[in-house]
Amino acid sequence: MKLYNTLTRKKEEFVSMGPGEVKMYVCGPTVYNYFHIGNARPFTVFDTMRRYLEYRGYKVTFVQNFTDIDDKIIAKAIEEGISPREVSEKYIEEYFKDAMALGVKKADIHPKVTENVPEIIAFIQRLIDKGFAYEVEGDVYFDTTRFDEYGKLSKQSLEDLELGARIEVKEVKKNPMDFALWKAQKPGEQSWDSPWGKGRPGWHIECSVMSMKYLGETIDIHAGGQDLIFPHHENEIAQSEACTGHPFARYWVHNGYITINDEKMSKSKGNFFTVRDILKEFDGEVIRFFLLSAQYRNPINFSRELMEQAKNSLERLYNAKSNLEHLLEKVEGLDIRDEEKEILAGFETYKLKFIEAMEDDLNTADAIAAIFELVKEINSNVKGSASRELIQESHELLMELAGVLGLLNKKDEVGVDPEIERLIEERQKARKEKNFGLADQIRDQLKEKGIALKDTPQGVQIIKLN
Ligand SMILES: Nc1ncnc2c1ncn2[C@@H]1O[C@H](COP(=O)(O)OP(=O)(O)OP(=O)(O)O)[C@@H](O)[C@H]1O
Ligand SMILES: [Zn+2]
Repeated sequence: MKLYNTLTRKKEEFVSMGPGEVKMYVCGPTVYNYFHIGNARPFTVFDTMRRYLEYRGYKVTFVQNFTDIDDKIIAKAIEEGISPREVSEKYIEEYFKDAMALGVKKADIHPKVTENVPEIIAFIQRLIDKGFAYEVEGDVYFDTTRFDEYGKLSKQSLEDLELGARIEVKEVKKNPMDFALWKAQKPGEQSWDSPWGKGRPGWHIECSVMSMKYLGETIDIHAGGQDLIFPHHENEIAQSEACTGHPFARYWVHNGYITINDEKMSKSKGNFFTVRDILKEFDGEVIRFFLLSAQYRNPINFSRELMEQAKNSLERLYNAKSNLEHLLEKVEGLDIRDEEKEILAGFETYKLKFIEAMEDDLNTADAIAAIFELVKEINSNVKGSASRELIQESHELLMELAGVLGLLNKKDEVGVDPEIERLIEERQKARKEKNFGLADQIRDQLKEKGIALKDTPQGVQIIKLN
């Protein structure tokens, strides 16, 4: 696969360090709020990258942290009169609810900063011992002038960066770009004991420590949103490579922004929509489809219109799936015919197209287009007269490709209209009351509306007929 590496500013052939295995770290959320659809983009696209690598046969070890020590968490705790721990625990739980709705798989490990403070302290001590960090009044700073390659990820020189920065009067650090590894406790703040007195870790150090602890000194892929390139990832590289003398990550990948009126969606600007709120109106898979409808580095302007489009497109895929499942129920034991073998071979070309798109820096937009071409062919070639094998194979292919993108996971249709839902409920009620006459009558009524029902042990399955 080709991946655009921010470190080299080039699309490079991805070669994993260990044969057949990938070690991947994604910077996770700061847990003090519900996440917005901008934050949902890295979670979703890197989940898709993981799924695709797994599809290609790699064993992926996937780590995504929770930042559960942060000024914003502390502020929220004070605001709500609860402890920072209560704030972070709550929003970690809420993260999992929304992530599940989006079809984002759990990471192999979701480490928390609060569970890694001793490791962080040991790491900072190593940096001090090696002369890359210094302590002032209970704070510890990384000395950027000691790391020659500072700026290599964001392609800025330390001199230029320093020109643009100033040391505020009350600051105690030696150089303008030096950043905090450890912050002395301020009155009333949560704190941990350390060799430099009571305090807490700075932000950047957590990812270096947790990535190394769970994945080793050098990993394959380190990912996050493009706003993390500087300073977060630049600083992660400086402190990690200063400490070990080895490259920290081989491929640095960054997603583009979800924007509102061409401005980055962000909590601080207030121009955001939480996934929780969008879920009141759209299914999680529709949100996922929307997020994957562009290649991950391109910006996407969030709008209701695009969400509606995503909903309609996804519905077309679900229709194709239901049609095939409906056919499978009707058609019995016909062997595949020669002319059908050709049709099937034709379908395989769309699988190749799909893979080619995903190989090209995870171009999910083109991959989705390939699925639609496949669906078009399936719709015009797989009918009631088809053999069971052709129907089966078509269904499997559609599910295989959609599955790589984390789509078509639901048993039922997305977005069934309320009138139909009401009829289905009425029919259920009639069946419960053993009023089978009425139940059948409603079934016929639904059929007229293009809906077939299938009673399965898991409940009623809704199938849209064409
Ligand atoms: N508008 C956006 N589009 C795409 N990715 C984003 C956007 N905003 C934040 N991200 C990414 O979301 C992930 C989660 O980050 P985090 O929870 O720290 O949010 P954040 O950066 O504080 O959000 P905000 O910028 O809204 O304050 C990071 O990888 C970040 O780069
Ligand atoms: Zn990070």
